[in-house]
Amino acid sequence: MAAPLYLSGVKTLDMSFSKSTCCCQPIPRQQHLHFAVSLPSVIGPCLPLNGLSQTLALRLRCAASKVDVLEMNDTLSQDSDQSAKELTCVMKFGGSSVASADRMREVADLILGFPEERPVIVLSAMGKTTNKLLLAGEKAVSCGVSNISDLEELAFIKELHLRTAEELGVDKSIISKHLSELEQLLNGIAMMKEMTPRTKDYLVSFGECMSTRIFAAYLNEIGVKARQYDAFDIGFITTDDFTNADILEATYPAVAKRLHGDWISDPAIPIVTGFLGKGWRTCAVTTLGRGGSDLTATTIGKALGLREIQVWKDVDGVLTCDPNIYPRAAPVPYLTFDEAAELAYFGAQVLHPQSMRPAREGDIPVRVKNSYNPKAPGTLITRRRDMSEAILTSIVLKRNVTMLDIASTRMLGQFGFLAKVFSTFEDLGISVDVVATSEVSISLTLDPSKLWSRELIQQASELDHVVEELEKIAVVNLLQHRSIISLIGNVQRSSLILEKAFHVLRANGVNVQMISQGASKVNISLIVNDSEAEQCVRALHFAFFESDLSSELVPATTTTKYA
Ligand SMILES: Nc1ncnc2c1ncn2[C@@H]1O[C@H](COP(=O)(O)OP(=O)(O)O)[C@@H](O)[C@H]1O
Ligand SMILES: N[C@@H](CC(=O)OP(=O)(O)O)C(=O)O
Repeated sequence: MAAPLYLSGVKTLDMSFSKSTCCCQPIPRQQHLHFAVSLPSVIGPCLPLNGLSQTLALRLRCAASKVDVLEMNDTLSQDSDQSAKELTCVMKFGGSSVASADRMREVADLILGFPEERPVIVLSAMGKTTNKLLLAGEKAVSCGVSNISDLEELAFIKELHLRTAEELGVDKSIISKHLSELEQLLNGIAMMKEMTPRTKDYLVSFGECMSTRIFAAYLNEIGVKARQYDAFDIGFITTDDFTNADILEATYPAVAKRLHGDWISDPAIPIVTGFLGKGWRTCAVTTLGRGGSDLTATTIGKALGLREIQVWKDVDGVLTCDPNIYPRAAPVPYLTFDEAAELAYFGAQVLHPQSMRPAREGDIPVRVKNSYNPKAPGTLITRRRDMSEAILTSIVLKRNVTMLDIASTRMLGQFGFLAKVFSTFEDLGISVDVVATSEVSISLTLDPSKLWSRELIQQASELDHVVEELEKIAVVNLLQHRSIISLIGNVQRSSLILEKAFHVLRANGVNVQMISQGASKVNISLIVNDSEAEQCVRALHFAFFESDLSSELVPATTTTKYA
């Protein structure tokens, strides 16, 4: 019989069954869930209805379209067994948070400092391991097989992981297989003299595979039961776009089934590799783009319907601008999913560009916290927030952007010009970031992340090709080395924001080459030359966050970081 379910993620539900109505009703404490399921579909033919008392209590595990009976009693004891204690949140720790044995110890203490939580842990590779792996791969392409064992990056990675295991008192053998496979893979790259995007993803996966194994072993060593998972083995199913794969819908039920199933049958803190997936056609290891562990965390949050997603970094939350550009950047206490998504998409390294999507879909709050300073309140990202006082929230910079000015060669009043321009981009598979139009001309910027994922030579010929195609209908001016400055905030106050911004820019002698205020209502984008961009961000930050109204240039300064 059909069992209509209106659930996200996996839930354990207590239900009561009345024999007379033959219909399940949620027990009051679960009433917030809309749940309708016909009894026979739950308990199936295995249980004769006749033998039941008037009111039956069931503890059910409900995931996607599947319902299992976990416990069946006339009266269920509240929270009597471990299965009733759901996983509560996901905690993601980035590379800087788990860069050494000491850091891993601190992260373990931090997790254990929340005894009320039953978290899923997502880890990135230790410190700069991903960069080192990529560098080792690039060197392997040209250094020759006989020189692989001398690669300094390989030596560094081996030493870091073995030392960390030793310092934490865990058996080094948990990573020895990975270390020897890594060396074999580098030998293979040296032999082939090439590193394809597929090989690149397999290569970097060693980072997360090793950090999670060491950390899980350490937790077990100190008596905290933990279980390591490779994301590509537990249902993270992605497109086959190596180095920048997208997560497919099938991931949610698969991941929920595996993590929840294991938790119910044998509770142990899940320690999951961030950043990794499995291509649905190739079945090969894929990665979700740099910084992709944030997306792993929000995907797990949505899959399991968790209460909160925490991403632990080396800064006190999302800041008013990149602290590497301006060290006086301050934490932003509250953001909406829309603001955070826009901020991430337009270049704030602190969050992966796609990571807000699952959180928004599952309506699960995301908290950005500092593992070096856990007492700092961090940033809370939710669907809505009080915008009555909000003007500007954060300033984001995306560098090295390509801009195109395209003017139609036809007369005014010609229709179809914009359609032709955009169909050219569609045909070439290039996405556009920021657009401003008039009837006969259009200015736009190209999404650099899509171009960066291609080789440099390929990028150049692709740009030539774009220009060639567009020149069939327009006069085209290709402008490189531009930056997008995104003003994220309350666009209901756009006149105020623009007045202030242009006052500052004019005082700094900067000419804005394009401006766009999109439908998102949280972002105004300004295009300037790369060479002027950082100075603009500092001046804008000073004007919006540190003074009433100042157009003074602020001096360039260096960065203060916790790591
Ligand atoms: N607006 C911003 N707010 C906070 N951090 C930012 C911002 N823009 C850039 N960053 C940089 O992002 C870094 C944190 O992101 P990331 O390195 O990906 O963290 P992790 O590796 O811990 O997940 C910070 O150290 C900071 O230098
Ligand atoms: N290790 C990967 C994935 C990741 O998310 O890392 P981090 O959380 O340290 O940004 C990277 O460096 O891109």
